[in-house]
Amino acid sequence: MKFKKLVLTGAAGRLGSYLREPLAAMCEELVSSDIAEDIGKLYDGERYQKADLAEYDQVAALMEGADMVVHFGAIVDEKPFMELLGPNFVGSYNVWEAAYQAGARRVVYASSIHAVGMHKKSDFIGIDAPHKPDTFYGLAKCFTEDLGSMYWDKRQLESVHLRILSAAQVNNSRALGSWLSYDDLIQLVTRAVDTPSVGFSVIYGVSNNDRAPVDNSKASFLGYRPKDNAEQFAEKVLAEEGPVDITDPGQMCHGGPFAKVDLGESGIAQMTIVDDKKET
Ligand SMILES: NC(=O)c1ccc[n+]([C@@H]2O[C@H](COP(=O)([O-])OP(=O)(O)OC[C@H]3O[C@@H](n4cnc5c(N)ncnc54)[C@H](O)[C@@H]3O)[C@@H](O)[C@H]2O)c1
Ligand SMILES: O=C(O)[C@H]1O[C@@H](O)[C@H](O)[C@@H](O)[C@@H]1O
Repeated sequence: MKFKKLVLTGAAGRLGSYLREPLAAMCEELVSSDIAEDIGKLYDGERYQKADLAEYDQVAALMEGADMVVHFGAIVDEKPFMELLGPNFVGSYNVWEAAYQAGARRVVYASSIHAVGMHKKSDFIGIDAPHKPDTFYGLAKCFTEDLGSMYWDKRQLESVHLRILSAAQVNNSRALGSWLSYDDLIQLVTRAVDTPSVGFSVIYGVSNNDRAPVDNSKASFLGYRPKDNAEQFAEKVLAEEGPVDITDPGQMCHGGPFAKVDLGESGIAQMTIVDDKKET
């Protein structure tokens, strides 16, 4: 199935960069967007348009004739609320409202495990677990999921909320459960786009890890069947990490290090992201 036009936000980002080529292949025109000046060489059928998510007019200018929006643009770490307000909260509103006004039928959104990050890992949470954000960053993901739910109920704009766990190199024991490989990310986004009817849906973005701490069984209709398994890294990671403090919220909760961020000091939770394309 070829769509006429898809829009990708966050196209200059780590995950957006992996999505550009497969999305371009699914449509006649891919409009890739980011706040960055440019994104380098374009794929067949791809066009780049700079836009600040916090500015409605700039977001609306992306949408004319769009079938769907794949919304990956955001500030991707914990920050003071006022720094997240424009890109992550208002930005989501702008995407949904502009998509609706343009007659688009679906938004596929990069949500996060941090929308439910304060749940204990010993609770094998499903897609219907109540929101339990661990940070202002996670709160913006909760806000956007609720926004998507409301636009579906009131305006029949579909959305799929991909609660991605960790799309990064497996270098700690949490990631043995939370890893999402880039190939599985591409399959996840492809299924979210090409499944004919999704209404308002939530699914965890996680690979087929032996230690995956979340349950996607109620999202099986989306047809996402991850292939990669972080267990291949277990021996090395466990040997390097040594014993952990089991009373540490960062160990006990789904949100990992974000679960122990003091909101008063938000901005300190910088996670080390290592791009591991060559190794996975
Ligand atoms: N990488 C992960 O493990 C992970 C996990 C859960 C969720 N996510 C979500 O996936 C998405 C992509 O994450 P990533 O890891 O590729 O991060 P990234 O920082 O590499 O990409 C985010 C992109 O958003 C753009 N952006 C930021 N502010 C903007 C603004 N005001 N207007 C327009 N664009 C703006 C940035 O320029 C950047 O290119 C984010 O929404 C993130 O919250 C990522
Ligand atoms: O929890 C995780 O591993 C990841 O969660 C994502 O939402 C964050 O954007 C990223 O910085 C974290 O590394």
